[in-house]
Amino acid sequence: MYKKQPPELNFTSGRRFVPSSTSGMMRLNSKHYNKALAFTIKERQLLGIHGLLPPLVRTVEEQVRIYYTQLLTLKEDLAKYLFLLNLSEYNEVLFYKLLEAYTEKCLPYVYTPTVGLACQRYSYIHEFPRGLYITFKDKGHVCNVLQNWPQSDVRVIVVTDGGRILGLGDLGANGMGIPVGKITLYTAFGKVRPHQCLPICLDVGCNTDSVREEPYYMGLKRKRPPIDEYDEFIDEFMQAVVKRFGQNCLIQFEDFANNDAFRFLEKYRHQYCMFNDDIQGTAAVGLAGIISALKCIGTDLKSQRILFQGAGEAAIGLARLLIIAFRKAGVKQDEAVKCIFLRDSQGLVVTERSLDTLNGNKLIFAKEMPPIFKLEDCIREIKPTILVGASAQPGSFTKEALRLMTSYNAVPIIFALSNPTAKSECTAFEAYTHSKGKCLFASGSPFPPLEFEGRTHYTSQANNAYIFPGVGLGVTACCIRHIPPEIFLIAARTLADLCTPEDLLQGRLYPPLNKLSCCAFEIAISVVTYAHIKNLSTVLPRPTNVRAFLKHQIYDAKYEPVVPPWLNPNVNQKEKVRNNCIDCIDCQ
Ligand SMILES: NC(=O)c1ccc[n+]([C@@H]2O[C@H](COP(=O)([O-])OP(=O)(O)OC[C@H]3O[C@@H](n4cnc5c(N)ncnc54)[C@H](O)[C@@H]3O)[C@@H](O)[C@H]2O)c1
Ligand SMILES: O=C(O)C[C@H](O)C(=O)O
Ligand SMILES: [Mg+2]
Repeated sequence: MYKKQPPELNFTSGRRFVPSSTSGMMRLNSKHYNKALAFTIKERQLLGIHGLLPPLVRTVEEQVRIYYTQLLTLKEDLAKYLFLLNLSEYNEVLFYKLLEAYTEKCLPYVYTPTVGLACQRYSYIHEFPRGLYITFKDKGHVCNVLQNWPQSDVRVIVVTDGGRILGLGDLGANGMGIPVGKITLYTAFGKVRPHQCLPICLDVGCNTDSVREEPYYMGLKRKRPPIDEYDEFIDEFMQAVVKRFGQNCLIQFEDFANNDAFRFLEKYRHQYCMFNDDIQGTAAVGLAGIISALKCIGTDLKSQRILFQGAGEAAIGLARLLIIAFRKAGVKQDEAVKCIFLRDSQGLVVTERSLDTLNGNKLIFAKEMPPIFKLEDCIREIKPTILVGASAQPGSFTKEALRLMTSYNAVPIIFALSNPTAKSECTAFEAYTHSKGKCLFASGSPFPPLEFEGRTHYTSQANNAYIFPGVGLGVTACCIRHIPPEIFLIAARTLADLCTPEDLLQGRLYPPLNKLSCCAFEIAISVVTYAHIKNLSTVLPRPTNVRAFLKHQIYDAKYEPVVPPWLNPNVNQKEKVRNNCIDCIDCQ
């Protein structure tokens, strides 16, 4: 309850305070400061916005429930995406609170799979400056464009060139939806502060004619440049990031096309603080799922044969990390390689194939076997214990393929990693039906739990969202300059350890999605601890309590009370006098 608005408010200091509706309006219009109906009456009076809001004061919890109820009334996925995007632009704290409270329900709309649909329509939905577009035309001036970003303390960049957006191909500048989505997760779960995160789209053109020629396409209407010119541009970008944000700024490469992704990872991983999420983040989430699945079955990695459908970024990334995991389990590299089979669009990766279909990444996994084309024939020949799909070929885990996996294994392990849902190698329904409910199944995009023969199956979402927020938090917290591959092994093990016996009993290979923040935090702790042991951390002195050290750094989405400047200990006395105590945001 409140009293009549006084003409002026007197505080204990006795200083006369003139409410300023300008700064109050600034707060109402600023996503960083807006509390909407959660401004108390006193705050509204202080800010000169009393009367601009209905008289009711709501708690943030009430606001969250109301927004969630509104979200549920929307029918279309894209409408839900836009609703949440608008909320994030209107009231940042409320947006992150909503994600925290209803993670499992909201995640599919701010991230995969809806983000794929959003990218396909991005020309129609782009409204706010959510990140930076740096185009090929900016070559020679990339640093100037970075200067235009209003925040200087950027610690995490997610960058794409739109070359391979999920399994949807080259979407050019429309790919911006992906770094925007990933950055949302960085703050929501990695708890990296919003102003320290920056999504970037490098628009160098688009080779998909239908996208480029679409009348409303917002990107450069040109094809991608030749590789040498392109590489010069990326070199300039990397240098400009360091110049603008320092060498501790983490650069996450996301959804680049295959060759570019591998080339840049090789080129920059020893030079910059960077990683490739599709290769390395996916590897970690894949390995964590495999570790959990083997725990469920009560067996170990040494006795596994893994067949990949797809031999690209995700598959090669996981295959390489598996080799490290095999080595740690005491299996020599050449023995480990024998347990890993790749099948790409040309069939099984075998030495007999012509060299131009086998690049260096695939070559080490090439088997001395006669060529086999069909996936089902590969399964018959290899009798894999684990089948991993990362090919963006929907339906490629056929009834026959799943039936064969079940005939060779009491509990087949089936991962359909491809995104979005429509690109999944099989659906959860197909996996459980064709394996007679026996398989352990995980998929890149979410599938709702389903009943099969009286049992509820919870599909685990094998998505790198479980990995990158924690790796990023850990890396940036202790300022690791170069990220060694072992970091992803550690992230995988930490994630697998977070899967409780109850999760495993339910067939979940990862903790439930509402534990994403906890997963990120524990992964970050492991990363920082590893960095200290290996002398990778450049933060000195080393904190004795890593948990407390990280807790201190993370973002806590909560409304700050509006404090009159003269009561705010953070505002320097002279400043207050100079500003005549006007309640400007800068003063507070
Ligand atoms: N779940 C996750 O966290 C995650 C992470 C990264 C990528 N992905 C998904 O995995 C998929 C692949 O991504 P990528 O980065 O590896 O792409 P990529 O382009 O690097 O690799 C695709 C691979 O699929 C192969 N392929 C194409 N047609 C095939 C066919 N008919 N049979 C067998 N193989 C075939 C290609 O030869 C290539 O090796 C995408 O849908 C992507 O969204 C998921
Ligand atoms: O974006 C995702 O959902 C996961 C992954 O990075 C992908 O490219 O599919
Ligand atoms: Mg990706």
